[in-house]
Amino acid sequence: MRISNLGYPRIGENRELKWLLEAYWEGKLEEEDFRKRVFQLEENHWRRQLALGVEILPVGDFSLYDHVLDMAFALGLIPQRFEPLEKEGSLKLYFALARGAEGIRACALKKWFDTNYHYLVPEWEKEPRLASNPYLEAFRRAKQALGVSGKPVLLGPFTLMKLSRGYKDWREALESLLSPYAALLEQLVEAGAEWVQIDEPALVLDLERPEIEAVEKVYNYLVENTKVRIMLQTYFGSLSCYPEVMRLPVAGVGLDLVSGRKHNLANLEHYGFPKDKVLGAGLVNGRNVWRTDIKAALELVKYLTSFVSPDRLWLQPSCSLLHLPVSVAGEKGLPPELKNALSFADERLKELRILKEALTRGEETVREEIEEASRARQALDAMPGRVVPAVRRRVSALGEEEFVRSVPFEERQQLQAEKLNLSPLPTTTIGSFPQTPTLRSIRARFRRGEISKQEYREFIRQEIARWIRIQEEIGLDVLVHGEFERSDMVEFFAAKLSGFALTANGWVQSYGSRCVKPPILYGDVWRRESLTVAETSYAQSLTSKPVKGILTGPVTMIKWSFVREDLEEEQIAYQIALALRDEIAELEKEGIRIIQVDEPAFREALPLKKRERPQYLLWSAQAFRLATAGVKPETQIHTHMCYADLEEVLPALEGMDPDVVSVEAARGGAELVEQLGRHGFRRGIGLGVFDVHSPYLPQEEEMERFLSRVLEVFPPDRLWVNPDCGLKTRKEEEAVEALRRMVAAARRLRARLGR
Ligand SMILES: Nc1nc2c(c(=O)[nH]1)N[C@@H](CNc1ccc(C(=O)N[C@@H](CCC(=O)N[C@@H](CCC(=O)N[C@@H](CCC(=O)O)C(=O)O)C(=O)O)C(=O)O)cc1)CN2
Ligand code: MET
Ligand SMILES: [Zn+2]
Repeated sequence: MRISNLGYPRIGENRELKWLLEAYWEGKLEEEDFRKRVFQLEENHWRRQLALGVEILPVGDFSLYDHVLDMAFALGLIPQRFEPLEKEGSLKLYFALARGAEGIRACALKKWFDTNYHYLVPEWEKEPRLASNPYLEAFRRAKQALGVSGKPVLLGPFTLMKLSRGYKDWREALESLLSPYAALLEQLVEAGAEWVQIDEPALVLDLERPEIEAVEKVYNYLVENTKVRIMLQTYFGSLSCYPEVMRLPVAGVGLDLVSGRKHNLANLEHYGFPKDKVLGAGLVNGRNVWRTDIKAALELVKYLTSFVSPDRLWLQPSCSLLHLPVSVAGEKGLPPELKNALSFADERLKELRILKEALTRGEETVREEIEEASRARQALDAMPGRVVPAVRRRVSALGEEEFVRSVPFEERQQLQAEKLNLSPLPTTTIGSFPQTPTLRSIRARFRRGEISKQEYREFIRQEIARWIRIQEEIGLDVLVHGEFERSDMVEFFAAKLSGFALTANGWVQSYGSRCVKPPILYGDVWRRESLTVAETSYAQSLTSKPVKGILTGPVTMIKWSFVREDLEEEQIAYQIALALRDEIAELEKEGIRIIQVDEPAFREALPLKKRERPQYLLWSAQAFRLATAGVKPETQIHTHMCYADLEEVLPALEGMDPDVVSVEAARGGAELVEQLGRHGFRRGIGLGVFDVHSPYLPQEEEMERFLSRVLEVFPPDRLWVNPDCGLKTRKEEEAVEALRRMVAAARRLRARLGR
């Protein structure tokens, strides 16, 4: 029985990788120095894992930006438009794919399965070939620094193909990967790698017969043509082609026994487990933070040993630990019962060690640890705020009428048009404006108690006032207050709502150097004070243009937090929706005429398995309506979702019954426009005309061209003009200039339309 890890958080306990990346991008760190320091970080992570008892050490899971980009880059999948950068060295080229470069659009960012992590979408313009082997380099670094023979971790060909775009025929694409992958693996074997972990999370999706056959072909080929021992690793759900995968000649199969527990175990019982393979048993949760029920996990492992002999069993996390913060140890401000009930990456590895000790040396050797874990879980259940009877009563008393607006969309549209009197192609933004270093440092000083609440508030008010003037001067039609008071759109609301706790340092990588600090939703949620009224109505008092109120929706609050497991998500969503409903009523009373409820996580929260989707789509749309349906017909409800690939959720979007929807379109929106047209989407729509995640400015003409194409599908009175997403990560000059160009593009189009 051995302890194996699938991947470790790369960002660093104190976000060391973030600081190194940003220093390098700003030219404050030379390439050589940068490389030296990031490899030091990687080495620290290895040492930590070994110290925590990891016996099979992942190498090559560390990445300078993204692990999907790493594989695409290794295979030379570099789009033509980056050619001018090829002479600038591989590091510059690598980051250009991720972030764009002067006049060159970056690769698209997309959500990694159903997580809040973004990967870069590989674009197939060239034939894949083995261009470099970062896994080999990592293997050698680990060998040299620690004398350890690590287990290289790489993204599998099937998943890579599924996540890519730009090939004509998926079968041919997959086939073209065979020989470069074999070459890559062969180099690892030659260097002495005993095992290679090949990640194929796409094997938990619903697969078609030809896809399964293609997977069989791939692994038969790779095993026949290399001497490599493959741990075929799946996660994020149950394997959808269990018997076929078990027949593959790979040396091991890794199963997620947390999120895919029920079906994976049913398959195990039905088909058994092959005698010639190692079972990688994903026992501790890599996606959520609640301490493992060690007793239950022990029972599970004992049960597994009736299918697999203990020497063929690896104890593992359910997926890479990338999605967890590094350690609970540094958290000082949490209620003790809560802190004690948590387990981040390091604590997960400790849990695996306890399991192994109990199984190999007898439970008595770790009796105290096992009891401790049970007590902690019980204390959490007894925590104040875990169950709030008034909240439960309000949810169970809900009637149908609370879920429907008083007047249907077509009639509302008329009323709103009269009341708001906006020009065609109205211009607006998604909510946040740049969070300047000054703002961040003032917030940090406020948090440390160095400046008073009043001073902090005063600064926020000045920012709001300054940006109301900027927006008016630019000529935007619907203004926003700018969200300066929010460190993050989820964390901010979590801080004000009962039922959530915040960590001090629980950072998780979102993309590249950008991180989020997911709140912990441990109790019943309710609103004890207004959330956004002060800032929104202050902004409205400064202008005669409508100011749009901005809130975060129930699905997003849930998806971007670490959520309790003792209550159904549907119930949690209704609790949050009721809090928002009260807030929206108050905003309306204060004269706010447009309210946007952001649901950027709506698409990623869609279950990976089709059979689970209808139920999700039903309750999530219902929660949105519960939050928003109480308003007057003339109050306009917007929602925002910033990720393309919305086709699956388009019908549900109608079910949410919003008046206007804004969605991402800038990094590849043509398909979306076509889909929306095909579905006969009839609400107001704002298609993001520029990419807020790239540091490069779009041209006015480009935006205008894009909009004219959209106008072939949508009439001008339903089309809004806005960026892809919030502008908080941009520099102020960039944001202002981009918005000027956007407004100019809208005006030129209006002129062309004669309006
Ligand atoms: N939760 C969530 N998920 C999301 C998104 C989102 O907005 N929120 N958007 C998408 C992803 N996009 C993202 C866009 C930007 C950032 C982002 O900018 N993150 C910031 C952190 C934001 C934050 O909480 N900032 C804190 C400050 C945290 C901090 O580093 N403070 C310094 C001090 C700063 C100083 O003294 O100047 C420190 O403590 O050391 C604040 O504003 O208060 C970062 O990585 O840099 C993250 C995700 C999808 N998922
Ligand atoms: C990730 S969606 C962001 C929406 C939010 N209102 C903002 O503008 O930042
Ligand atoms: Zn967004």
